[in-house]
Amino acid sequence: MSQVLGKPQPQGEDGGDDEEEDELVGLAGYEDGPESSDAELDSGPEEGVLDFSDPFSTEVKPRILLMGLRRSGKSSIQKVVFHKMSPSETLFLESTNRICREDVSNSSFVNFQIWDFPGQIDFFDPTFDYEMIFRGTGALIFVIDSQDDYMEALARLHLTVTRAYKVNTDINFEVFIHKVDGLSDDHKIETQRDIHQRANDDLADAGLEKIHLSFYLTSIYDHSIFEAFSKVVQKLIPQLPTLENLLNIFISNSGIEKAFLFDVVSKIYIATDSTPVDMQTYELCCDMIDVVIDISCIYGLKEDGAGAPYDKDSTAIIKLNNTTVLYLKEVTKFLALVCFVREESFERKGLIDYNFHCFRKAIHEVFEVRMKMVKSRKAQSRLPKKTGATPNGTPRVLL
Ligand SMILES: Nc1nc2c(ncn2[C@@H]2O[C@H](COP(=O)(O)OP(=O)(O)OP(=O)(O)O)[C@@H](O)[C@H]2O)c(=O)[nH]1
Repeated sequence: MSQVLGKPQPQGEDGGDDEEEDELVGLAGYEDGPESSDAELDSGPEEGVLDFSDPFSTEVKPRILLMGLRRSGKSSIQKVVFHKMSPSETLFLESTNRICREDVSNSSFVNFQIWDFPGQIDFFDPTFDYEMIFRGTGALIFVIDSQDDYMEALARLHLTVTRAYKVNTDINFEVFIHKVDGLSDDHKIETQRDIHQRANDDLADAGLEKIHLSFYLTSIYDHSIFEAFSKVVQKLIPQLPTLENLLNIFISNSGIEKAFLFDVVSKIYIATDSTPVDMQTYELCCDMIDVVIDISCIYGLKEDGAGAPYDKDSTAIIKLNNTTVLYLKEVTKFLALVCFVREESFERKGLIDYNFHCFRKAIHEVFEVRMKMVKSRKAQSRLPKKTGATPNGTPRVLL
């Protein structure tokens, strides 16, 4: 195994993205969670800052809501996926008693908010403006504890989904059948079938069969939670077809078996080529990222601790004993490409590197287009509204 590790840039959980300071959402009456990265929720929209009433704000940062009954595992999911908390530490998590909002701005693509709702909150309380929340939501993740009696959770899911759909028909409804580590394989399938059937029957009875629910079997004790989150996030990335296309072109011209574009911090894969994803392959890629970052943190930083574990020189090659090579390369500040290559194809490393160079350039162009779009829309939203009279006194409606 050989590792060539790069130098680092400071990279907090919130990514420290430039865009970060421009994103702010106002929600009166609820406090930010302790780990939340930006301004107080109850501060109103500031000048030049995007807010709920700006339709573009959700495009810049699609909102993901994490909902479910008490103790279903919502906070644990958030901590494990975005804060590198080890699953066993979640046993000591205290119950959430207020809405925690977190901005995840690891990359320009994985750029969204997560709202963790305390289990006991009655969000249909008249003082709770759920319409405002659902209006700007991209995905609603409803977590069901599969080790518990799930009848109450199903009733709550139905209520939540129907209310949310009334406000916003574009929300993706994602159901995490969670804590499946405690179930046998047969029991897992049976539970999924039962929950799927009951949830869809409830919707059909209400005449809402057009609402689509996606189901995932998840656990924080394996990679299933990362895989499920990857799929949820991918649905919110408008550039996904472009990224997939670029990956397909890259692997077919380089003799690569499989390639993933990873968000390094969360280990969410934001795109992959069109060949099927095999869980073991995905797990190996996640492990490779951990190894690279951990070794780089231990041995790659300067003596005074300066630098960061991941930068433009970050690259790693791991040769497995089954004639497969894992190849990791930096694509952007926050994204890495991890490829599975056969040993014989890896002999043409020069070709792979050249194609990678072109691929990387294309990804940067995709970013640039997006950034330009974001900037010009922000600039437009800052222009004073053209109402009232023109300088010569003619009402604008007459022009
Ligand atoms: N076995 C198992 N336990 C889990 C899993 N995810 C979370 N838990 C446990 O479930 C318990 C509740 O987790 P929390 O994350 O606090 O649940 P919550 O939904 O945020 O709860 P509230 O804050 O009360 O709404 C903790 O003891 C976790 O360790 C999982 O995938 N498998």
